[in-house]
Amino acid sequence: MTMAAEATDATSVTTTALGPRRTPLLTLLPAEGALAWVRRGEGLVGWGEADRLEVTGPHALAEAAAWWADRCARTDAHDPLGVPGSGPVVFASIAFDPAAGTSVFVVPEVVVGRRDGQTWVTVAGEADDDRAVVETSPQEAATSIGRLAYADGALDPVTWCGAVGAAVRRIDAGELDKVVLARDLLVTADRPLDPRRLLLRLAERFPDTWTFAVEGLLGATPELLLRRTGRHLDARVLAGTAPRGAGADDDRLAAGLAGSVKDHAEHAYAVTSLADALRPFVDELHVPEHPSLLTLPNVRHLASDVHGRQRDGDGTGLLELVAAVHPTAAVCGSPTATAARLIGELEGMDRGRYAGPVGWLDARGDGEFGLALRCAELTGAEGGRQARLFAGCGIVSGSDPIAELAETQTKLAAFQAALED
Ligand SMILES: C=C(O[C@H]1C=CC=C(C(=O)O)[C@@H]1O)C(=O)O
Repeated sequence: MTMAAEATDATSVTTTALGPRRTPLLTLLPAEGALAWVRRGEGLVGWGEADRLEVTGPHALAEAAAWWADRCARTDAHDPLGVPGSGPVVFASIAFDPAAGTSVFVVPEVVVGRRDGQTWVTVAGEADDDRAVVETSPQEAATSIGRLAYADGALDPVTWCGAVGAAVRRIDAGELDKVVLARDLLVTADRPLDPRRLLLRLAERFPDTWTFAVEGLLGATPELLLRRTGRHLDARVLAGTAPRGAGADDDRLAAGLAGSVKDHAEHAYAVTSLADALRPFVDELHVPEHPSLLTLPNVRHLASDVHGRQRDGDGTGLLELVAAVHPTAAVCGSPTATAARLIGELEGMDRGRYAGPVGWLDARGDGEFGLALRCAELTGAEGGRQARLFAGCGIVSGSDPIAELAETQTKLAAFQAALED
């Protein structure tokens, strides 16, 4: 099923170089309709809506790819920069299960991009781009949201631990090797949640992650599902987690993760699922022999940076590549279909766009998609005061439900800190 805004005739899109600028991209965003993909001060922010597509069904991503190709063909683009992210751009937040959930694609009226220190603005049609150079006043974005009230999401912690225990038994019975189980947490504030305040705090605290916002789903993900730059493909696969500690305890936890057979097994399923899915499209694929440690303020992960080169003559676009690799065993499990069924049986919630691909795509086919993790959906309920937070964990043989619950709490704390500060 597809719901697109009414098709418009040829539209013009103009990119203008702004040169070196220092204004943090996230401070340019308006309160409504914030779109963002920013890491270490570079990336894209956007606002306004020149076009949108909501799509669901077994061919959702192929339909979205055709829609974007058609829109680009009808666009009269002036793009003297010609770098990834300049010219026409669409932001996307794809459902965890695109066949059943709704994926959203938004073409902003204004995009401000920054790459290698150079800033540009891209404007659709006659849209007003004044905002592109006027940063949000700190007071405007920093308004206190008052007290926060938390409530269980679909499952309370005890029931969720029961689900993890059931998953371990199914794994030990030989039904599958790994499943990722997630939980949600509801939070209601005294005053409406301002996405800019949350994004600025996430970006400040987690500079090594990709801070994103699309259609009310905001977060700071450390996991890059797929980036396409010309024929180069990059991914950062994460699976296997340990909390941070203080002083010597932190070193002990890091050494524990580096030496954990369970976490390495959990990681290997995720890397294999991505590599196997990419292989038909590439003539080179570099997968590190051993994962490294990615250290974030709240957790450490086992991480593998995978690099590939798309085969010459292979015309598969980024959205189709995303459809081919998603869901990896970092968010679903192994084997994929069995794990997806078990998630449906045990998790008791609709993931929506949590753990789905999120990012952007340009008219050349370059783009970046992360996995929507360490995130929350601003539900719009309670007059914009409510958010639904998500966190999940890979479950393999030997996983301990209490330790997994603690891991979700540590992961949830990333967004909670941004809310509470
Ligand atoms: C599913 C999540 O994390 C995944 C990514 C990194 C590490 C993970 C883990 O160790 O379980 C998960 O596979 C989440 O943060 O909600």
